[in-house]
Amino acid sequence: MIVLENVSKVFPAKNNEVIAVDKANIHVKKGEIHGVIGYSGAGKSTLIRCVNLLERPTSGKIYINGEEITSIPPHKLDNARRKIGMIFQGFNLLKTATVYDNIAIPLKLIGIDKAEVKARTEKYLEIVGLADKHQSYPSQLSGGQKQRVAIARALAQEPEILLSDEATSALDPETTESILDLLLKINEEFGITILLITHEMNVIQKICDYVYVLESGKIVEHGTTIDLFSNPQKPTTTKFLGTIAQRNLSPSLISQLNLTGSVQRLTFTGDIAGEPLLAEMSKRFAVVPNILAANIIELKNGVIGNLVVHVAGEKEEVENALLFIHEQGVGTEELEGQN
Ligand SMILES: Nc1ncnc2c1ncn2[C@@H]1O[C@H](COP(=O)(O)OP(=O)(O)OP(=O)(O)O)[C@@H](O)[C@H]1O
Repeated sequence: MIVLENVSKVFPAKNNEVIAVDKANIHVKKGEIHGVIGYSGAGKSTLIRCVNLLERPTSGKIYINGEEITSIPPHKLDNARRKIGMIFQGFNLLKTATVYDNIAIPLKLIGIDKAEVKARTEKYLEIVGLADKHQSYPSQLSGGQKQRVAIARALAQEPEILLSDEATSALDPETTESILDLLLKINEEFGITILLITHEMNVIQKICDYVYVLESGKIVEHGTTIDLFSNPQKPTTTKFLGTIAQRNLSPSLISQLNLTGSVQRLTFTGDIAGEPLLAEMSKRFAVVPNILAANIIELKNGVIGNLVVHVAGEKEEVENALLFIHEQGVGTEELEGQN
């Protein structure tokens, strides 16, 4: 549905060129929601702007519904672009136009007849919950309401794909939740495929099926949201995970505890329950597990439980106990203390 094949974008600069996106590969199936997460300057905006060719990639190919749009000449792009809606962090509304006109004007500009413009504008304002705001101006709306207008404007073009460029970054946590709920609703009701960029792990957690971690223009890790949350491979991913759940004990405490065993983060997915397994482990092996921290992370497609456990005992017993628990489908990760 959305396919990026080895997409790179290089900006010329005075001394050195800037490789903003470096051979990115992305594949979003119809109806899925994928998210790209990265720190400031990682290349997220450039990447998403490449998808609808607001930025022309320097190399690589982009396919939308099987059509390679990177080979379409600029003057013939309008049709392809109409399949792709976009929402932005700054909403990009016309300040001097009413809410109604913000949605109606772009429709008129692409030649949609008057009756259809009215029908669509009313329909999508209703869907985003702003049926009573037709005659308001953007300055009279809250940030969340402005983003709802922007979403209605994008939907009114009846796109198959929605691109979201940090759509919730300017919003408070509660409003963010409500906008994410709205994106989930339109994804489910209209089957719209969504690709979003964000620097907020809670956005990924709540609505994404699949996630890409972007660092210095490169996708350094990608996977289903459950896989990435339960078994992160790269330090950047772990750091982002740290923003939603307290994952870190102090290195000095870990070093101290490691003298008498091992400090482990155990990750439980699906139906595996923590405590009975720990009890079983201590029955089978000469170890004493002690829970230091615990949390539950709810994802769009499942729940993950994390336990930070000190497994006290002789080295060999601890190793066998961890092997046993790993064989039961529990993720194990040794926490590092001070060197
Ligand atoms: N038009 C441009 N000309 C030159 N360099 C650019 C241009 N646009 C972006 N860059 C550079 O490309 C790199 C990636 O920028 P980009 O804005 O895509 O990152 P980002 O992850 O979206 O960051 P932020 O979250 O801060 O917006 C940065 O080094 C930036 O300076």
